[in-house]
Amino acid sequence: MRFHFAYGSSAFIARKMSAAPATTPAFPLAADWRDFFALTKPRVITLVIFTGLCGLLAAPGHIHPVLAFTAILCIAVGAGGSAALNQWWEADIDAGMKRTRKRPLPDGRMDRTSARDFGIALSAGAVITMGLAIGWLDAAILAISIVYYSWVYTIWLKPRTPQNIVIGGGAGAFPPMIGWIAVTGHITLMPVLLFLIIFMWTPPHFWALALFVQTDYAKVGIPMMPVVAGERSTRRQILIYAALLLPLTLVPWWLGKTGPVYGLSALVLGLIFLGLSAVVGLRTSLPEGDRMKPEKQLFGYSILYLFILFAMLVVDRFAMQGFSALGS
Ligand code: HEM
Ligand SMILES: CC(C)=CCC/C(C)=C/CC/C(C)=C/COP(=O)(O)OP(=O)(O)O
Repeated sequence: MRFHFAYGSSAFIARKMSAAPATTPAFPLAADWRDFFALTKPRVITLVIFTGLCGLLAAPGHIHPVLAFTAILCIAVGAGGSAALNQWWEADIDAGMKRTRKRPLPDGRMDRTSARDFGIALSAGAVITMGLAIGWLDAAILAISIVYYSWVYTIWLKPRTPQNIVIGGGAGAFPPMIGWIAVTGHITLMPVLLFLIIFMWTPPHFWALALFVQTDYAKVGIPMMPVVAGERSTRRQILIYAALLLPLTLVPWWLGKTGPVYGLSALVLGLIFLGLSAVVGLRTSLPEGDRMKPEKQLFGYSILYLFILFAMLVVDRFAMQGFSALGS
């Protein structure tokens, strides 16, 4: 089903592509390094980088520390570049939302061309360096994730369908796979499972947030799930994805790819995630003046959850190595 929103229209896209976009201020202030840094969405990409690092550290095999550092740097720079391209494209949308209107473009601190060029330079630099230093398979996956976030999600899906973040969630799910392949050189089941875990985690992560900032999305015509399908349906879907996430995170343990340190952590972390999602998912009527506390808690916990889950993957690997060293 296709949703007809102003941002999905060809007129909107044509205006975006024009040389003088509506949001370019007449006399843009000179942007300093802090504005360029802000374009990379540093807070959000911390977790992207961390999951990439954990994928690299949990993979079987050895990688020279300099190459490991290079691979993670490429993930960071590529993610930052794609975030800059996202903001280049969405300057007018960001201008319309309280949460985003102080970003460098909508605030008039930077012109759009600089943001676009910065995004392209970072993205291209990251992919080429990855290819030369680590391998072209990893470079190709990095390029796919950059295009996925800055084009498939931002330009194509986000303005068109409430499934935008379900399908688009793939963009942020690649880094652990990239980290893993930097060590092993090829795709196996485990990096695919890590991809699927983040893929399944994204809807509850984002819809929890969308529930408490949904008025903003409605204002700028972005068809986020609560805006299109309503709160009730969004809440149910959060619960469904959280319920699917729990067994999925246990698959690496069931298959013997990880040990009990990861498995039991995934179980406990997942049960808490499911519990918080159930509170959000089963709420039907909201009391007057409700401040959406459970939704905010779920969003905050979703971030902590992924941090700890991936950290446990690494701890587990070193614990398993320790046990086998003791046994030999
Ligand atoms: C399509 C997928 C995703 C969407 C639409 C989404 C959306 C968002 C939004 C709108 C915020 C609020 C950020 C802000 O106010 O600037 C946020 C926060 C955050 N997201 Fe996501 N996200 C997605 C995927 C991911 C992924 C894959 C990760 C990491 C693996 C991630 C990590 C984070 C973190 C760490 C924050 C908190 C940032 C802070 O502390 O301000 N997100 N996300
Ligand atoms: C390795 C690599 C290239 C990874 C890139 C993927 C990446 C940066 C994923 C994070 C996804 C993200 C920040 C979504 C924000 O949604 P939004 O852009 O809709 O949020 P907004 O409303 O705050 O702009």
